[in-house]
Amino acid sequence: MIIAVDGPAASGKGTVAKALARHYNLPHLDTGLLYRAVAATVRRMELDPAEEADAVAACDFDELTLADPVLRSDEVGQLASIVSAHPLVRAALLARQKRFAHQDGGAVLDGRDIGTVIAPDADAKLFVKATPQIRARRRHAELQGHGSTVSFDKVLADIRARDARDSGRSAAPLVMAEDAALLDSSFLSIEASVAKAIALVEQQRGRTGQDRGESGG
Ligand SMILES: Nc1ncnc2c1ncn2[C@@H]1O[C@H](COP(=O)(O)OP(=O)(O)OP(=O)(O)O)[C@@H](O)[C@H]1O
Ligand SMILES: Nc1ccn([C@@H]2O[C@H](COP(=O)(O)O)[C@@H](O)[C@H]2O)c(=O)n1
Repeated sequence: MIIAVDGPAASGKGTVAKALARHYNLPHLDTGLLYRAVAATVRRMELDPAEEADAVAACDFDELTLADPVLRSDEVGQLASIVSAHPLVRAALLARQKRFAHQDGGAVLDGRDIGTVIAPDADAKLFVKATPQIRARRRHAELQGHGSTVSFDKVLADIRARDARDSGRSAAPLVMAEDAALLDSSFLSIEASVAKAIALVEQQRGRTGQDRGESGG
């Protein structure tokens, strides 16, 4: 079974995706980490994230980069949303994600374009959202927990900037797939969000291709 989980920054999609992977005993890929690895490599090599050729050169990143805690920083998240807008960067990371999604037994992937581009054929698709203020509150608490002194206002401004870039780009913009189920986590605890996600996956996995709007034949 392939489960696609999409949504904006700090909506809780990673939390939900990890819990679904545990529940269904499936491997999980946080696809944002790939774009963050490109961003961190651009920064380390002192390249220009706005230059497509520079960002493409950083797609050949060292696999060890994926485990670097610096990838989790807000600054790298912002840079990731700049490099991810380049069509050639997305193309360079495409096959790896498709392979992961379509491995034997299936997988859970979370990101921005899983249900629309990476696995349009997913058995279940969720779009996780929450208001910008609530997402900023959660992210701010998370960053404080890691010792950051960044202000709430800065976190909120960064989230809004990232939303605008991710939704406004022409290459694979952040958009809810037509056949995805919406999970608004704004007023749900983590436990309630996960329970709701499992219920939505159970509803969807029984659908036939025809129910999902696939033409068949
Ligand atoms: N329903 C919830 N209630 C309260 N806190 C939550 C909820 N869901 C997630 N969180 C917390 O919010 C923060 C962001 O969650 P998470 O990392 O899952 O978001 P994300 O959408 O994957 O973010 P990103 O796009 O930046 O990778 C984490 O600290 C997480 O523990
Ligand atoms: N499928 C994806 C996943 C991520 N991105 C871009 O990477 C940035 C960081 O992602 P996080 O999930 O770790 O926050 C994000 O803002 C997107 O620009 C993407 O384009 N497609």
